[in-house]
Amino acid sequence: MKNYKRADTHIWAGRTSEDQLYLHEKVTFLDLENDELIENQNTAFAILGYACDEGVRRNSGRVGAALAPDAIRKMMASLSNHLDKSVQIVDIGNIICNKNDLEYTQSYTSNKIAQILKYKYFTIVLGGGHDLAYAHYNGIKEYLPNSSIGIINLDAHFDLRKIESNGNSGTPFYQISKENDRFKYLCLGIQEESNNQELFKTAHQLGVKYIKSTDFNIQNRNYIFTVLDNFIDQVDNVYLTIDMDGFSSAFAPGVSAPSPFGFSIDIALAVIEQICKSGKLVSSDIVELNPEYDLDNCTARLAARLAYYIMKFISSE
Ligand SMILES: N=CN[C@@H](CCC(=O)O)C(=O)O
Ligand SMILES: [Mn+2]
Ligand SMILES: [Mn+2]
Repeated sequence: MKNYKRADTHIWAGRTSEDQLYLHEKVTFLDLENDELIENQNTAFAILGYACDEGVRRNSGRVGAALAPDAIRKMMASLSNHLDKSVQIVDIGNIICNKNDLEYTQSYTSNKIAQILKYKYFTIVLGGGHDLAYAHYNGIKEYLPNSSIGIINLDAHFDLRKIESNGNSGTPFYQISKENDRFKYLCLGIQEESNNQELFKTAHQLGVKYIKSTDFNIQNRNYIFTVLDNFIDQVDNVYLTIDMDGFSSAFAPGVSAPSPFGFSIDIALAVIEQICKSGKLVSSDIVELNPEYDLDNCTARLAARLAYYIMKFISSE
């Protein structure tokens, strides 16, 4: 069975216009296994789905995140398009996890991400569980073997659980730390009550920088930007990963582990803009949306808008 499914063009539907007024009218399609990728001259975004919740299942979470990539695309389709005419958006389809083989799915994902980055696309990967981060980081590393890659994670959780027999959605950054001498990790929105004392100890031992959700708000903008800018200054490139469960469950109920005390959209968007405008961001993802628990698609709508604003901020950098 294949690990790849080309994009479903019918998902990208909505009002039509003569002048690409809506995002779905701007999207083109590429089959990662049959079509040739062409190196881009202008800004181009590749949308890749990671339709996998095996890591969530292994981490005793509520499965359903495998349905998220298409749920996010559906909500992106009807958004108004204010991107420059020269900007391209290519939907590259979904990666699928067969027979619970998370390890193979992750290595396949890393290869595909490296391939996409080599053709100068800015990749936005739609998860899937946060086990995507292990694959995504390795894909960036394959593309940029000699660069120091800083990871910025907007999340309620460190995801630094120690790996026992195999990885899951709670272990990706621990796995990365074990396999890389230079581990640079900034975690924004950490919730004390959702990370046990051992996880805080691991974070300290690994030199992880973090801001707790109680401090991650717009009133603290100056402090947050100082931490963020210092972190970005110390690395060559940035990988941004956004876990939807970091948002307050008032904004993002559709996740495996909801966060009543999560952060708000205003600070998340301000931080995302700052990261995009740093000129160091190479690739990004949005993970852990679970459409099974969503309410009127509000978490999917939020994820879709985050993807839109990443494209907007990067292309107007
Ligand atoms: N992806 C990470 N997940 C969290 C799950 C927390 C929970 O289920 O309450 C973690 O492992 O810490
Ligand atoms: Mn996470
Ligand atoms: Mn999380």
